[in-house]
Amino acid sequence: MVRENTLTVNDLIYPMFVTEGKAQKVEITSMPGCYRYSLDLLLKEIAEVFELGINAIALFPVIPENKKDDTGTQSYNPDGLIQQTVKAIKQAIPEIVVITDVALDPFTSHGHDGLVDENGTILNDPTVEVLVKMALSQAAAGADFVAPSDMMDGRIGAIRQALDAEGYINVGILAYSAKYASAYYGPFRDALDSAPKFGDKKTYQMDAANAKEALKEIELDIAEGADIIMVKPALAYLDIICRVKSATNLPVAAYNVSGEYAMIKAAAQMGWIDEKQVILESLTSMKRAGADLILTYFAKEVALMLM
Ligand SMILES: NCC(=O)CCC(=O)O
Ligand SMILES: [Mg+2]
Repeated sequence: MVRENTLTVNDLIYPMFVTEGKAQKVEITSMPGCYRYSLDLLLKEIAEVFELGINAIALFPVIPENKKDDTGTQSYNPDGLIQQTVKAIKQAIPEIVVITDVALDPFTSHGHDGLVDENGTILNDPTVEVLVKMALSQAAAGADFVAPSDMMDGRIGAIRQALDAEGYINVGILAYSAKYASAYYGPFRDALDSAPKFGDKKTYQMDAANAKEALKEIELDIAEGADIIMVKPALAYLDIICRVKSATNLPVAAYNVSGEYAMIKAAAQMGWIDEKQVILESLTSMKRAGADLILTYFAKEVALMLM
């Protein structure tokens, strides 16, 4: 009766991986229980999770090496993997909210989220131009929300303007506003084979030591037209979620990232923790910190637990 926060299935967004081909369901080694699905099997899985009450999914594409290039041209191919996948999902289950990732790292041969010059410097503004094309192609395919995860400056405003100009006035923007340069993304990069080939992402993602900078980043994204703002990762950044929540009236999302997932799975496999209780405690802590929405690879398991 006096409990202050309750985790429900409505809070959950399920990140899912799509790969080319047919009849593919390949488990990700460092993320046991998560799979790369080909479209046919992905549609079945989505039907199942929708039935369990999960209302939203976030899609990530696994792009074969031979389709990657220096500038990520496949990212805005109108018939690309993500675009085809979104079309098929919206046709099969129009009610499910489809969120697409806007960033170049799955598509670039170097694994960075942006275009890179000969010295290895990330080129912010030319990258934003590509991100705009990518977001428009996803909106054209039927995405409900585009989710720029690249951390380039000015991309939220540029994408909002382009979406409105092309008539996609009802497509929302979930902004990865405070995204830290985190070692907790390791297993995700295994899932997509997208680890950067040189350097790191510290010139565009945030320093783990900074908190005020997160508030500055969300302020900019809100001013540029974000509809939902995100803090990522979640568990090591609960203080940031809390500060961000008190600084805005927009919905706040937290990304319970792959490394957070893998740590719980590994300890549970060793028999060292009570998996179910640790999952529920972790996700509840994110709600307590102020998250309205949680992107989590545990979404399906949690939906089953909460039934
Ligand atoms: N742009 C999406 C991610 O970087 C996900 C990271 C993770 O789950 O580790
Ligand atoms: Mg920013």
